[in-house]
Amino acid sequence: MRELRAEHLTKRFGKTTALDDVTLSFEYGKIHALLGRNGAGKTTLLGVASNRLIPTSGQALVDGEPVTDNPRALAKVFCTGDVRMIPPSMCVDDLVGHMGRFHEGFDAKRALRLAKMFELDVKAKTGALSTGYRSICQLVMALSLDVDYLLLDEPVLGLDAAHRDLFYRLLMEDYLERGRAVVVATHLIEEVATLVERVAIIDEGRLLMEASADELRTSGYSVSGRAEDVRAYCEGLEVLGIDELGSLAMAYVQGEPVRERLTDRLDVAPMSLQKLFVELTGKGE
Ligand SMILES: Nc1ncnc2c1ncn2[C@@H]1O[C@H](COP(=O)(O)OP(=O)(O)OP(=O)(O)O)[C@@H](O)[C@H]1O
Repeated sequence: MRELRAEHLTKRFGKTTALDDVTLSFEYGKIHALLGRNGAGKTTLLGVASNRLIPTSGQALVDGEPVTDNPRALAKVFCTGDVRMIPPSMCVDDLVGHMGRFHEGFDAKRALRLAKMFELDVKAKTGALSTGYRSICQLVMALSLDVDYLLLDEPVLGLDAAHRDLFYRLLMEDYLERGRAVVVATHLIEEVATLVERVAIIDEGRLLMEASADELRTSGYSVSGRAEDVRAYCEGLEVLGIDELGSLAMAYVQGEPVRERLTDRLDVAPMSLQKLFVELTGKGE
């Protein structure tokens, strides 16, 4: 199977274990979400997968080949963080030229077209861009590359609602036309929830779960109503968490709703990915 695979990856920075024996695959041809709270290890995982960081142990493989010091495997991968290494005095249009020289198959015309769509000033120095436009600059470059594995680290950091919308639309178009693997590392779960097919959640360097977005959504549900009714309903069930507000409560329960326990005083709804994530990682965003 074509995939970008992390195999027993561990990465330590001094006493900090950023990744702890993570085994995980990003299948070719799918959009993946890599979810995790601040400091969970997302950037580190993408860094090792793109050979920007050397793992303490384990390895990252692209279509079965290790990425470490392997130009052929690495040519198939691009991680947006790589653009951060560009000198700040370089203008956006020089960066377009630079990308063309260093990445085979880079589509400079597309990059300039995307820059225009995002209203990115191509004469601006990359170091002088605002946070949002810095993200846009990275996305413009990434979406103009002809790589099989595109790793987007917090792609919408600082983007306003209209630009986020444009990005998600372009990502979908790219996916439909190109069919590559895209990994979106983010905290904005609900925004990517409808786009992604697979979801991996990491917490404190460990893989908590990996499943299809549909599997995750149907792995639990919420039940709400008067607190005493909700508590009675939940007895003996696998409850991820309960939010109480005054006399009302909403519980997040794993598995299928128990029909016999449901009354017209209780409402059942599908679990949101955001809520599942918050309950699984134990602490709210
Ligand atoms: N170069 C480094 N030196 C020391 N510690 C580091 C380094 N890079 C990452 N870490 C630590 O490794 C852990 C994982 O960091 P990482 O940046 O991978 O998390 P993240 O999930 O991307 O977080 P965020 O969502 O906040 O960007 C954190 O505790 C971080 O402080």
